[in-house]
Amino acid sequence: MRYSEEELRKKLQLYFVMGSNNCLKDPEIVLQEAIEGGITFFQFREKGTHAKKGSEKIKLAKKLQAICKQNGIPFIVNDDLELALEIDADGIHIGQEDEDPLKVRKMIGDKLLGISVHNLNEANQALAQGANYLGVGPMYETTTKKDIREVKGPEVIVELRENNLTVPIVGIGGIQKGLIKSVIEAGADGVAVISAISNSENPREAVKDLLEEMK
Ligand SMILES: Cc1ncsc1CCOP(=O)(O)O
Ligand SMILES: C=C1C=NC(C)=NC1=N
Ligand SMILES: [Mg+2]
Repeated sequence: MRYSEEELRKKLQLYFVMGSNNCLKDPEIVLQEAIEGGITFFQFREKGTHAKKGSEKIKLAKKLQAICKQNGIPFIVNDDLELALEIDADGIHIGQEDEDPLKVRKMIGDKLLGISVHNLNEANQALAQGANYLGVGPMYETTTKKDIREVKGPEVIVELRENNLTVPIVGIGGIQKGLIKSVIEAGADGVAVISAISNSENPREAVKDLLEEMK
């Protein structure tokens, strides 16, 4: 793996997840400003209404990947295994209904593999399948993802830690200013955020505000 578990745990502190359709303005500008604000990890998640496809999607992925590379920020691709391999991304993030993780692992070698989980059973399964980190959620109500599972809150993370799962974990779903501490205190290593940053008029300030809560 490209990062030790401890390096990965630190890197996952403020995980920006975004696609062009989550942004108020040019996604390259949004990413640049979010990096200036201090995000530590990035996922390209081009999905849902008005998401780019084909060569448009590849072109945007390469531009955002270059910005991450210039700033030493890990670049992860959501779902799209072919894209992740084609542009040599640092890793891939998949959900419960996506490709079989064992098959994905065979294809990606030592790249990072993140898996979305909703409960202890899915978490244990994801670990058995070689996940390097878990995205646990949804933590709170959100409209960013259309097909979210039941909102269970940070208690799920408490349960994973109580069951001695030490794997790096980010909480995701409806995380805004004021909600960060509840996720970190539940035992997450970081938070994954879409709209609180991408929908902001000032992504840099939005990121700084979120980081402020993690001190
Ligand atoms: C991708 C994903 N997975 C669970 S909730 C969610 C959407 C998170 O978006 P936001 O941070 O805007 O609530
Ligand atoms: C659904 C998701 C859960 N967690 C993370 C980190 N990314 C996702 N796309
Ligand atoms: Mg998915």
